[in-house]
Amino acid sequence: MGDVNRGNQGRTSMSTPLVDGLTVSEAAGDDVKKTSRDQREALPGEPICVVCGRYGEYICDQTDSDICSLECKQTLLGRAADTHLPVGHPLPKRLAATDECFYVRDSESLPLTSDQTELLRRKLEIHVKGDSVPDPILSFSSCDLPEKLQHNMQTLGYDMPTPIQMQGIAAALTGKSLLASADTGSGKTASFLVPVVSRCATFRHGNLSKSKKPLAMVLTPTRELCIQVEEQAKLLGKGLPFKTALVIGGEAMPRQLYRIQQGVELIVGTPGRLIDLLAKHDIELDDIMILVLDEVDCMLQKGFRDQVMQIFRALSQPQVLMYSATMSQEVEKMASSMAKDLIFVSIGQPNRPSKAVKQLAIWVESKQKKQKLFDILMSKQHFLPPSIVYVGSRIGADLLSNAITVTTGLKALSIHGEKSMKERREIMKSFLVGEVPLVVATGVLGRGVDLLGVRQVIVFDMPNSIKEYVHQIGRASRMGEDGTSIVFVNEENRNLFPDLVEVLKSSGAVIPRELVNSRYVKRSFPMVKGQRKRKYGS
Ligand SMILES: Nc1ncnc2c1ncn2[C@@H]1O[C@H](COP(=O)(O)OP(=O)(O)OP(=O)(O)O)[C@@H](O)[C@H]1O
Repeated sequence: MGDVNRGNQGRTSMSTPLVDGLTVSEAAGDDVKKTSRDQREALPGEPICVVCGRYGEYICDQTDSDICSLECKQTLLGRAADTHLPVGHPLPKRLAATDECFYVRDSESLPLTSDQTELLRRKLEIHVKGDSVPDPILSFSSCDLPEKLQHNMQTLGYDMPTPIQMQGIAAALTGKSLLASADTGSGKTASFLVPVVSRCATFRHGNLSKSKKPLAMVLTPTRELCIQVEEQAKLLGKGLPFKTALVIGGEAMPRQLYRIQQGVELIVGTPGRLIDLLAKHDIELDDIMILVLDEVDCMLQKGFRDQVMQIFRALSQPQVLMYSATMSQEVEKMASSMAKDLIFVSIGQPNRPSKAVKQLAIWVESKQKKQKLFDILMSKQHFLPPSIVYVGSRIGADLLSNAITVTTGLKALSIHGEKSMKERREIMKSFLVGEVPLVVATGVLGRGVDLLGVRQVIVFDMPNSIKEYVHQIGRASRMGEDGTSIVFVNEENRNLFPDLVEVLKSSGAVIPRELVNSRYVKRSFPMVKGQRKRKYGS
């Protein structure tokens, strides 16, 4: 079955080599559950079979997933073979052809002259700051990555690096710390995971010590994002000495601890649960050489900052890789205090929404918002499923999803932090496989989550900051594919008017008349000759 069998009375490690794909104990029929029906239900806190949900007594060594029986292992491997990808993973995508002129295959690649580097950076809007910033890489094969990692990237359809990967991977592989910003959906995750997998696998290969203490840690603000990052890390690290542990709330801690104790290279987690785990159990972090803060502006904000700093202080001066689509001067300052000799990378203009998302802002009074939403959802022309509707509260998400189903007949589900992790996973699954065309979500799905296939975002309740808005509408486009967003605005959002107008203007979107005329928006329209200056606010 796999390397590890979890007996009822403690766990036994089975390191016996595989015989025709089965371990020796399996081949001997040694008590291994044959079908899902032979397996019992999982007790609270126990691992769950990824195929049928029963007790996940075994770990499948090919996919590193929990499974209950031989039958489910076959199902799991069958699914993976169909797509050459693990279950549930979306099919690989290719870069838009227009980007290709910037990339060269390895055989053609020669070191760039400084003029060429400058030209390339200018064309791709790669901005860098810092000492000895390396040149961007032009292909994944040019930077000495382990062969298996390169193969895994190819399987995922990563033929060529995106601009953030070109510069981010080159910088991270030098071992220096990095603060990087790039559009939503532009490949930031692989930009930090590729160096993480590469450095960890290389370290394990070259290090004969038996110690299997974690080598890298990725912190993100939400459970959904952690799940996704861990999944991607597994795909990139397949076949390499690279195991992962997911440390998030809402899932049993013993299982998370067990994985770490078995020996992992990477821990992916939310700060709260990680601190909880570290406080209760003796986990040695002295080998951690890379700390990643994904969505760094959120991670260094009040609320997360203290927890993140507590974890950071427990580590021994790791390389710190910090990424987000949005930045602020305060974040830059804090990041500089965490790491010496920091490299700054930004692609395009920071804090701007992805150009691939066509924005529409509609002025709607609060009382009319529901009706307006129903009108959109019932219009073939305007409703472009699968869609996400963002609201400001958990209760709002529940009420609105029910109201949508009752009024429009569309199947809509809500997703928010009060739902159990199991429910959240199931809802995400039915959304991603197309069973549910619409999800009403709070901020838990606002940042980082790669919702492939989603082409429409409706911001029903404007979030508290323009940055969150940029992240939310970013779910409508991945890797530059076209998407649309609709935002409802009214006087209640007046504190965001100036920023919203800026963002809409910079994207060439139409600004609603009410917003243009609002006294909360500073006018910067040129005065017509002879026109008297209006008093600001009148
Ligand atoms: N080089 C590449 N070639 C093709 N596809 C890629 C490449 N790099 C990443 N992708 C795919 O692009 C999609 C978006 O990437 P990712 O989720 O990393 O974006 P992001 O920049 O982190 O976005 P966000 O700011 O929303 O978190 C993913 O589906 C990912 O698998």
